[in-house]
Formats: sequence, C-alpha cells, structure tokens
Amino acid sequence: MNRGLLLVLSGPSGVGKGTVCSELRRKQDDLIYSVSATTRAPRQGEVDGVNYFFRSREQFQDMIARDALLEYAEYVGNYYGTPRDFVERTLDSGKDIILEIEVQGALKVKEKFPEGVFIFLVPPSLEELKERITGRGTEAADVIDNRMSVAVEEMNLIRYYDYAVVNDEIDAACHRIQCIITAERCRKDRFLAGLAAKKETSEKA
Ligand SMILES: Nc1nc2c(ncn2[C@@H]2O[C@H](COP(=O)(O)OP(=O)(O)O)[C@@H](O)[C@H]2O)c(=O)[nH]1
Ligand SMILES: Nc1ncnc2c1ncn2[C@@H]1O[C@H](COP(=O)(O)OP(=O)(O)O)[C@@H](O)[C@H]1O
Repeated sequence: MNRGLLLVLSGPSGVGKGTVCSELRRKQDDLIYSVSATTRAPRQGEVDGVNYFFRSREQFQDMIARDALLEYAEYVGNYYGTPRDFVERTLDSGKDIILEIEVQGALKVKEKFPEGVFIFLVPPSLEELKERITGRGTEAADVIDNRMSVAVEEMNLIRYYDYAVVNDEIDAACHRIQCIITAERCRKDRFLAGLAAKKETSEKA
C-alpha cells in the first residue's frame, strides 16, 4: 500500500486557516482532517473531539511524556499538538491527511516528514490581518497585539514552505489549495509509476 500525502496548512493566526480549512472540508471529502489537542478553553460552539481535544495542562504534559504527539507548540500561553497515532495510521492506510497548525509546529513536522506538502496561507496585507483578528471578536486587546507581533515574525518563515497561498477570498484560496492537492497527487502518481517502470526494466535485464 502506498502511503498517503501529508499536507500541512499553516500561517499566522487570524489569516483564515480555520475558515479556509472548513471550506476545504466541505469541498474535498477525500481528505482526512487531523484534530489537534489543546489546553486552551473551548470557544462558544466548539465541541471536544471535533474542533479540538480539549485537555488540561497535566493531561497534555502526559501526552508529551508518552511521545503521543507528532509535534506540539506553546502558543500565546497554551499548548497545541497533533496526536501522532492518527496521522501515522491514516498515512499507512494510503489516505491523504491535512494538518492545520501554527508555523513552529509545521516546521517540526517538516523535520520528521520532509516529503510533506507545506502550504503557507498569506494575508492580503498586515492591516487586513489585524482586522480579521479583531473582527473575530474572540480575543482581548492585549492578546490581539501579542498575536500581531507573533504574526509579523511568523511571516519570515514563509521561505521554508513549498507554496504560498494568498487568502484574499475564501473560495479563491480554497480553490488554489485544491489545485495544489491535485498537482501533488499527480506528481506522486508519476513518481510511483516511474519507480514501477524502473523495477520492471531491471527485472527484465
Ligand atoms: N503546532 C500546532 N499548532 C496548532 C495545532 N492546532 C492548532 N494550532 C494552531 O494554534 C493557533 C491557535 O489556534 P486557536 O486558538 O484555535 O486560534 P485561531 O486558529 O487563531 O482561531 C493557530 O495558529 C492554529 O493553527 C497543533 O496541533 N499544533
Ligand atoms: N478570505 C477572507 N476574507 C475575509 N475574512 C476572512 C477570510 N478568511 C478568514 N476570514 C475571517 O478572518 C477571521 C480569522 O479567521 P480564522 O479562520 O479564525 O483564522 P486562523 O485559523 O488562521 O487563526 C475570521 O473572522 C474569519 O471569518
């Protein structure tokens, strides 16, 4: 069985990762979506096991100690991490999986899965980014300032990614990501077909 593709969607907080990923979820049902664990409190409407696995700091530290996380990061005072088993099992079953995570965690995933496809979502401008974070209304003013200064630093990490996708409009950004997925699937198929052809030639020789 060929392993599935590992896709990572990252970018600064407030750029629209969650929004674009939800849209992708509606449009692309042949992708598996990884659910992260976090110590942050659930926002209104968020459901444990669907949006996140909401855990205490002790529970999260226990997951770290058991090496149950593929990566984790402390972000604006809370832990966020990707449960390892689910990702490994999905890839082993040949299915493609997408992780929607912040940039530090994405780079840690890259160390472990350099063959992954790393997509950086870019805001149309920093002004628009601040408006989106403020407009969402989930953060206090000091947290917004903190997130903005983190965001400016995070933009520098774009060079480690395979693709940059501007999130000007949700539909357009989603479409660009779908094009990347199609292209990467074709590339993988061509690569595997090439390997099979080589094997056949060497077996004949
Ligand atoms: N490293 C890492 N980051 C994550 C994970 N899950 C979510 N994040 C990121 O953590 C940041 C904060 O997430 P959240 O509190 O839900 O806020 P929001 O995404 O800005 O609405 C976002 O950039 C998420 O993409 C994870 O498993 N690992
Ligand atoms: N293309 C877009 N145009 C306008 N607003 C957007 C766009 N994408 C996301 N948003 C809004 O920006 C805010 C932050 O989006 P969110 O998905 O929570 O970001 P992230 O997950 O990257 O932190 C939300 O209020 C969302 O509705």
